[in-house]
Amino acid sequence: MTLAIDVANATVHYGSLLALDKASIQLERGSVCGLVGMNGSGKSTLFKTIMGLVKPDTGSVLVNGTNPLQARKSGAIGYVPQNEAVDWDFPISVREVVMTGRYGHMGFTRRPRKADHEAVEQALARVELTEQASRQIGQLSGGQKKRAFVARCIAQEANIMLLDEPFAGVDKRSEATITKLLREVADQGGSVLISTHDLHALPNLADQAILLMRKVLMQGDPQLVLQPENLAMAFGLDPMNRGEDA
Ligand SMILES: Nc1ncnc2c1ncn2[C@@H]1O[C@H](COP(=O)(O)OP(=O)(O)OP(=O)(O)O)[C@@H](O)[C@H]1O
Repeated sequence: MTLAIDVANATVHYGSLLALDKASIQLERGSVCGLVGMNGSGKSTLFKTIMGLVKPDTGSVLVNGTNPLQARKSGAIGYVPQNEAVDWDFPISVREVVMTGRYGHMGFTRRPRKADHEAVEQALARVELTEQASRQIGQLSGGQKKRAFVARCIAQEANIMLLDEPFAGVDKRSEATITKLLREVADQGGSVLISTHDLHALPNLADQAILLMRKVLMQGDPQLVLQPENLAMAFGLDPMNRGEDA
């Protein structure tokens, strides 16, 4: 069966800075994969490469068996950005944010039809944001904001979801709602790649984990990948113990 994501030996430079070094990852359909690495290890660059926003100098990237730009234009890739990448002052409601996920379904007019409105309301309900739907996006809490962007992916009917730090600054309820939804997406055949510093959450959430430090150091079962000696290799310390040591 075609892989959801197949990155082979991708190298990316920003000027003279090496951000990805012959990185290879494979993501199967129906699975959740956690992407773990320290700040600056290339996680966002890997996402951008998969979305076709950054073109690798060498290597190849296939998404649903096709090139990333085509996959993104077809609406197959849903993206939940890092907080820093969003203009929270933009005058747009939560419902309108979720509706942007329907653009690919609307054709040139971008005029929502009944099916689009229904998809948006269903997605809002699944992330428990129906009551917040008319509020300006920036007025939501951190966890609610993340849930709004997850709802956008659901409304989009993306079969690949990329989430950049979805648990950063998020309350427990939002984390649980998002985790449950991602599992459902995978159980229905979707594929989820999620970068996170929340290593404790990963074994319950992910089928696979990837350790990234410009290179892919390891990809495999989260229990195995998150062994202290492997984390020490990626972080230079064991981040599982960071809180206890502090
Ligand atoms: N547009 C850019 N121009 C120049 N350098 C960049 C650019 N984007 C990222 N970098 C650099 O590339 C490296 C990888 O950055 P990237 O954002 O992919 O890391 P990351 O793992 O997502 O980090 P974080 O966890 O802090 O978000 C870093 O050294 C970063 O400074």
